[in-house]
Order: sequence, then structure tokens, then C-alpha cells
Amino acid sequence: MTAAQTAVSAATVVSLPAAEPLKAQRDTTPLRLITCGSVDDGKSTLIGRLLWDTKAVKEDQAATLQRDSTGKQNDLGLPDFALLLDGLQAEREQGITIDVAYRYFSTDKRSFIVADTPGHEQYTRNMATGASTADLAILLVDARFGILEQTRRHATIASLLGIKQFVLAVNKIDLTGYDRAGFDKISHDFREFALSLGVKQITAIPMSALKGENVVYSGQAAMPWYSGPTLVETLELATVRSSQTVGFRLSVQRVSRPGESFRGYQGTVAGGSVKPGDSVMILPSGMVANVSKIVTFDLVRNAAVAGDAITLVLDRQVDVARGDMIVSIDAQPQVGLAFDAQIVALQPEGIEPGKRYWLKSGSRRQRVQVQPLSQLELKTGTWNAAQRLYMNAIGKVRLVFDEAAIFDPYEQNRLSGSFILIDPETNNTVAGGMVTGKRTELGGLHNGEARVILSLPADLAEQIMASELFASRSHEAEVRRMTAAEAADLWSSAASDI
Ligand SMILES: Nc1nc2c(ncn2[C@@H]2O[C@H](COP(=O)(O)OP(=O)(O)OP(=O)(O)O)[C@@H](O)[C@H]2O)c(=O)[nH]1
Repeated sequence: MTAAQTAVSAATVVSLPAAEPLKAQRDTTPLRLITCGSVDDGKSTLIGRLLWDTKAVKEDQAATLQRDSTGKQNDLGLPDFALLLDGLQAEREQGITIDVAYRYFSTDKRSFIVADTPGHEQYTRNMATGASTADLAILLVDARFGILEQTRRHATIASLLGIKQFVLAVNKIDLTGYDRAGFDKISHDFREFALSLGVKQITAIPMSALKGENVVYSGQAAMPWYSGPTLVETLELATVRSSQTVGFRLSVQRVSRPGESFRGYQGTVAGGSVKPGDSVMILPSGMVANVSKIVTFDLVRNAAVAGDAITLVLDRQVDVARGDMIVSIDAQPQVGLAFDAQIVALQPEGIEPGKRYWLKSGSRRQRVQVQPLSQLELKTGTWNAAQRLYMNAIGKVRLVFDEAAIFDPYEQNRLSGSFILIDPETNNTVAGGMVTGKRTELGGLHNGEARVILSLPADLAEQIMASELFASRSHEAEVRRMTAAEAADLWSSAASDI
């Protein structure tokens, strides 16, 4: 399970249709999408339409939909597709989408996972949760109103989170009489803005989610002037962003000591891969050891890759505590007392300069002082000097720690490069952020903490990346499946080995 999946507590899932044999050309890596837009732009209707037209809706759900829609049909007599997504009771009661929910659907060519994220400003946080694993963002706008400030905010956050492919869904085009000039203006405005963010892959599609035009089926009959792809055709051609990362990372969640002599370090691999015999370093202490075993619940493995929950056994006694990070020696994260980052402020009180917050990244939690440097002006795309960041502001900040902190730049590793800030007085999550990778101060490390930090030349990093890719191909990771009794035997022999 990925961090994003764990973070989303109230995920509601619509089941996949019955498995069909994979077609030869089918891409088996699911494409992860987020949808964002303002209230009532039609996100729920669009996702409902996608599920309906790709036949991801089971018969019983379809019958329920028909029944629930009775009496509240729209003018067209179509079922209310948004009802398909009302997995959460609160959503029904309040009539708004309040949490992130994941849906699954597929076509002959590919499968998709879509995070249904809310449009309200105060839910930017959920938007960020959904975006962090996404390959592509669908930004919805109402054809009657065009690009709003919130469209710009969502597009900016999505681009900060590393999403490089955008679909601008110009929805409710039926309500403008399929006005081509209106569509052209909205897509021109958006393209200019997205280019200023550095996003080059932008597909603008005029659509009616309600009537199913240009979603899965063509809208040619109503819009003969549009000859571009439908939404689903665009999604089928999009690229999945690589989750391969340079360097093994395990953020220690628990130290397991079932007996006097056995110690295992448990956590989920947050990057790279590891195998027995590998040399690893424990951070922040800088101690070095070799991996002797990788154990999971009922398996002993000869390798583990990002996403695997494992217990790592080392070949010698070293001091490892919860929150420490075990990393590969040849591709280490950055360790330092000050980092540059970009954050999104999530609470009305904003971010106060000089105030001390808790910073949580992986299982590590430490005190930090946040110095706001600048804030993004959404209308112009410029960064203006700022001393304080208010709710929903996107800002550049400097993080200053009392004790050494450990990060990868977000663009190299989304897990070890991201964090949240917690107000120690209220326990509220006040910001989500990404480390931009510049360690701003090398000095200031306490005596004895100074160590050489490897920063890899690009060609070496590429070589390591290539070997990681190779090693993480699943068919090469030989996995021995065992019975519980065998596992217990092995566990006790592992314990007696050290
Ligand atoms: N005419 C027309 N109406 C649409 C279209 N798409 C959605 N609607 C209507 O717009 C209203 C809002 O749609 P929703 O799908 O609930 O909007 P949402 O963006 O999910 O709204 P929240 O969940 O509150 O954020 C509903 O009444 C839909 O029937 C469309 O393409 N054309």
C-alpha cells in the first residue's frame, strides 16, 4: 500500500468489472489520475460517466442508480451519475464531496485509478493527497465561466507535485450551445497559464459529462468543429510517470525485538531496492552495516523494492530508533540543518514566521522553524516576497532544524521529499510541502555530525537508476513462499544467527 493510500482513510472503491483476458497491446500499469475543479463544475458527474460508459459499474449498482435517480432526473431524463460517487454518507447529506475516494475503471487498452478530489478551497489538503501519486490531472472548468482562480491554484499545486500532463475538461459545453469561440478562448487562456508553470502536455477537450459527449464516446454529432481526441483516448495515450528512485530508503517505523538477540527494523521501503549483502547506512547516526536478511510476514526474500513492507535484519548490533532512515551507501539522501521547500498553507491561521512546528516526514517527526520567503501570485505567476503565508497560499520557505534532518529532493523521491507541518498547540496539519532539494546551509552541523554527503554526478546517478530498474523487475526478485511453520523456523534461526 502506498503512503497516499494509507493516508486516505475514507477511500471508497467501485469494483473492477469481471477480469477479461489481457489484450496483447494492453498497458498493464494503471494510469493514476486526479480530477480537480470548483464546486459544481461536474467532477462527480464526469467520473460517474467514465465508470458508466466503460462498464465499470456492476449490475446491482446500476439498478440502485436508476432507482435513486427516480424523481431527480435532469431535463434529459438521464440518471444522476454523481450519485454513483456518493460513497460517503456525509457527502449525501451536505451535497458536496468531502474526502478523497479512489475509483477504478478500464478500457481494452489500459486500466485507470482516479482520485476524486474535492473542489472547495478548504480541502486543498485532500487535493494534495490525491495529487501526490498521480500521473495526470484532469482540470474541470464550467464552459460558461472559464478559468477561475481555483483552476489556477489546482493547476499550480498539481505542477508543484510533479504532474506534467494536464487535460483541461471544458465541461457543460451543452449549456453554451456548443460554442466553439468560447471553448477556444478558455483553452487559449489555460494553455498560457500552464506553460508559465512549465507544463507542456495540455489537451483541452470540450465535453458534456452529463450527455456523455467526448468522454468515452465521440461528441462529433453535437460538435462537428472538434476533431481532437475524447477524454478516454487522451488517457489511453498518457504516460505513467516512473516510480523508480535512486537509492534505497527505509524509514524505520518499528524496532522489533521478539527475543534477546534478534533485532529487525520494520517499515515500508520508500525508494530503491535492497538485497541481502548490501551495505547500508543508518541516518542520522552515520553507522554502517550489511543487510543479512529481509523478512516479511510469511516470506524470506532475496530482494525488496519500493512499496514492500519488510523487516530488515542487519549483520551487526547498531543503534537504530524509530524515525531513523536506513539508506544505501552509494546514493544517500541529504542531511542538514536547513532546507528550502515549497508549501501549501492549509489552515486559516496560516504559517507564522519564527514559530516552531512539528515536521513529519515518513515516520520521522522533529521540531522545525519555518521562515516564509515568498508567495506565488496566482494571477500573474510571479513569486512576491512574503513574511507570512495565509490559508491556501503557495509559498517558498526555508526550514531550519535543531537536529539534522534527512530529505531527498521531492523530484527524486516523493516520499522522502515531502512532509507535513503540525501546529504543536492545536495538533492541526497547517501545511503540506515538498523539499526542493537545495540544502541551504552546509555549516552549522554540530561537531561530530559532519560527514561527507555524496551528491552524485548525473551520469553515475543514471547508472544507479538503470541498475535499480533492472533489479526491481518483479520476475527477477525470486520470492520463496513458505508455510507459517517454516517461517517461524526461519525466524528463530535468524534470531540465533546474530
Ligand atoms: N448541462 C450539464 N450539466 C452538467 C454537466 N455535468 C454536470 N452537470 C450538472 O452540474 C451539477 C453539478 O455536478 P456535480 O457532478 O455534482 O459537480 P461536482 O463538481 O462534483 O460538485 P461537488 O461534488 O459539489 O464538488 C449537477 O446538477 C449535474 O447534473 C454537463 O456536462 N452538462
